[in-house]
Amino acid sequence: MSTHSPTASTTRTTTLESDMETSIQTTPRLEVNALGKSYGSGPTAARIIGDLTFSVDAGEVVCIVGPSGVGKTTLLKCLAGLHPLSSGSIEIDGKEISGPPPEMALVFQDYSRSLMPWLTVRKNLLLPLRHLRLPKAELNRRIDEALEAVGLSAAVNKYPWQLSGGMQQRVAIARALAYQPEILVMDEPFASVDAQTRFELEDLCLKIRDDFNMTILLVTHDIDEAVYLADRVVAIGSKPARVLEIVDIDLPAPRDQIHTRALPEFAVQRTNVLSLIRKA
Ligand SMILES: Nc1ncnc2c1ncn2[C@@H]1O[C@H](COP(=O)(O)OP(=O)(O)OP(=O)(O)O)[C@@H](O)[C@H]1O
Repeated sequence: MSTHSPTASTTRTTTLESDMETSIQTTPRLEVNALGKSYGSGPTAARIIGDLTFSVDAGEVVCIVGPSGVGKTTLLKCLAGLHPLSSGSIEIDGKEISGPPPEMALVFQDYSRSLMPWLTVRKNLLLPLRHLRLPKAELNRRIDEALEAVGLSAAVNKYPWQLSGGMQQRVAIARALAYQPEILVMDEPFASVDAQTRFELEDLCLKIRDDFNMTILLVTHDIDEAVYLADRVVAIGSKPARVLEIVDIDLPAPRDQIHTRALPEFAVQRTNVLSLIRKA
């Protein structure tokens, strides 16, 4: 048995460490608390989201998976402050949001509708930055840096229609990055591109997380994509939407399209998430 009695200073250190651990554990970057959402009101109201509770820690990638029509896009619109909640709350760093959070940027699936075809890539990136009223040099620096991060510096003066689908989705991602968000929310961002481009964009997503310590919440239909990208997968069931299970994905980093997907643990996690969704 140890005869060591802790001194005041070691006790304080222990207390501080435990305070820090508690604070790390209790203050997620993004927190969804008992969120409920109905469309319409009165007897004809449709309850889409019943009760969703989950959180995303700083620098984490969390993927939301669930059957078609379960309410994933509705959830993201609530997160983006575009829809009022019917019940519950959304917090960023412990503070409840009441409108579009300035720390957040969104990337949607359909790049062809989100990019302006009559504007060059530079002007597409400039558009959402205008209201920030930054000096021109700072705007240009942000745009150049964002395009470099997605490997599209050479396309700065091209129009979206001169680029492939994958390149256009990179522009949409660069536009979000130029805004310098702390939280990136993506709604099936890679659903409209071919398989090879999809792998490249998935790896770009992980690179962005690592390079910018970004917190990422991503909705996908693709269970393999969710398991490949995520630190945690939130599986959602329907009518109304509820969390079925939050699955920790303990696959080794860095992830790699060939080796990670060949790991036996990958297959186990994939089967686990798939069976949750199939039962929903
Ligand atoms: N503005 C709206 N008014 C009324 N009902 C809506 C509205 N937006 C969505 N819905 C309904 O809410 C339900 C969930 O839609 P939502 O788009 O959120 O699902 P989803 O999980 O993103 O679907 P998918 O995976 O097919 O994209 C659907 O039944 C849809 O018809």
